[in-house]
Amino acid sequence: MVRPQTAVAKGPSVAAANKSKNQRLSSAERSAYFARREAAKVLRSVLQGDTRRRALGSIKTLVYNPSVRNKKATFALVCQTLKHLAIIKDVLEAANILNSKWKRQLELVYIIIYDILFGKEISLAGDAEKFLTLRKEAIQSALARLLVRRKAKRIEDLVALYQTPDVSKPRYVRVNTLKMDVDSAVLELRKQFTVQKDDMVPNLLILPPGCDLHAHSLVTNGSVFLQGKASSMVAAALSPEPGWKVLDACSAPGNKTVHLAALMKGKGKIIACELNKERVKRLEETIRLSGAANIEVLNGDFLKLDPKDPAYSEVRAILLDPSCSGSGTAANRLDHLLPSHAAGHGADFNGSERLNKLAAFQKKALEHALSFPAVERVVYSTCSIEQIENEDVVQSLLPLAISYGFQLATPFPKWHRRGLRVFDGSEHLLRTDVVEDKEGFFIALFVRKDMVNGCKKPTIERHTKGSLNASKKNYVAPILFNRMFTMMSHCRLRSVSPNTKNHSSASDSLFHVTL
Ligand SMILES: C[S@@+](CC[C@H](N)C(=O)[O-])C[C@H]1O[C@@H](n2cnc3c(N)ncnc32)[C@H](O)[C@@H]1O
Repeated sequence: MVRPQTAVAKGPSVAAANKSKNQRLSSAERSAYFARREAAKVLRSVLQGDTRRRALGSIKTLVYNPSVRNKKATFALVCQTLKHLAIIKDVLEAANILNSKWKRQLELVYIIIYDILFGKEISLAGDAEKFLTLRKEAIQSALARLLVRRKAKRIEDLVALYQTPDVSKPRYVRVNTLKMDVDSAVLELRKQFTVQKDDMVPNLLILPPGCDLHAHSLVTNGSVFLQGKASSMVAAALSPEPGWKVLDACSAPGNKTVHLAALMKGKGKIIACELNKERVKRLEETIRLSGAANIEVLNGDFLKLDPKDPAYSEVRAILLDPSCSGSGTAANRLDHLLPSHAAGHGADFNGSERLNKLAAFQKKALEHALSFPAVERVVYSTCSIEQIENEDVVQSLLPLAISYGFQLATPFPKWHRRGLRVFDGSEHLLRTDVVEDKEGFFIALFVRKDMVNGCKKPTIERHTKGSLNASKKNYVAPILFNRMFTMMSHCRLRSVSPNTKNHSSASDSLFHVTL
């Protein structure tokens, strides 16, 4: 514990040294005091979101909010407190020390008790710290009784009873080619880490698990983005060409938006649509950091954009990454630390009512994306492992998509994990596995080409938005159309096959169209 130095007669240099030591210690105390309060605030949001099964943001998102000053200490405190939360709650109950005042500030109490029992010896700075430190004996003896009751010899054994899954996975870094080329990024990062280039996703680097890069200058100046492999596959699967007009339908916090900008080499235009005003701020921050100058932010509802409006009628590619259950990245977001997970209520979070609502929105959004008149490519992605949000959404929209002249293309043909075999064509879909690949993502790519090897495709009547039933009634037309298209496009098919060396553009190597 930090204690003030007793004043004893000393020479001037010793006194000066002590004075500066006291100042250093008090500034460390001050920063610990604030870190505990920042951590308590984050913990409150996390726990409230968990109780309502409606998270405001992941732990990481909340901690990396610009308002949190001491991010590293706050993140560590929140994660460690969550990891020990069940024990802390049992100890608190047994010690029975809280009055109504402190019961209203439970998150701060949890954080301080974590520090008292498992963390650093804390100073008396702060009312809550003072209150709990004075009751330290009661707290420690409650822990001792808990150890006996749970037949645990050591604290670590007790913690092991609340074991958490292994979430170690490589740290992926996407190089922002608007600011830096890949080889320079590799050279720079190799000064500190082992770095490999990913063999499938361009501009993606693999670093060892656990590398903390949040404060690295390449991250803070936007030269690289901390983006997972599956997430980096989405914009790459869409592969918009430089100069195109592209719409990112549900865009915040903007990782995929700025990836699109890099793929388009800053040429053309990206409209980044986002409904949530608060999240628009994060989106704007990501765009600023990326240095992209061709992104227009639109705070609005994607479903309400009129595809015939001249502002959107020339959009050629749409990235649709709508709100989803997030079940594929729960470990990433540290959801396994949350009480609902520990209590085995994880399934509630993705209860059927919530999933049905999400799937209904996802279908509407995909239907809307497919209705833009000039759109040639639509990528649909989720970070969910649920069939209802993935294959089922694609399957239900496939007749309409085909009637508009779209085909399901195969993004990253070399990737081995494809869609669940629930309909013909699901082998074109891409999945990543939550255990094997450490996060569960889903990608579907719809491609429409009006010109195939110089031949104009036969025009078919376009169905108006919302006429899904009509499209099913006229289903014979798309089938006929597809046969004609297949006959005409076999050359194209060969030219974009993954085995062909002679790709017409870099983007072709990332997906091929199968009819
Ligand atoms: C999964 S997140 C997108 C993540 C983003 N693509 C990225 O990679 O950074 C989905 C976003 O869609 C937004 N959203 C939900 N409904 C929307 C709507 N109707 N129109 C526009 N945005 C919407 C949510 O607020 C959320 O920010």
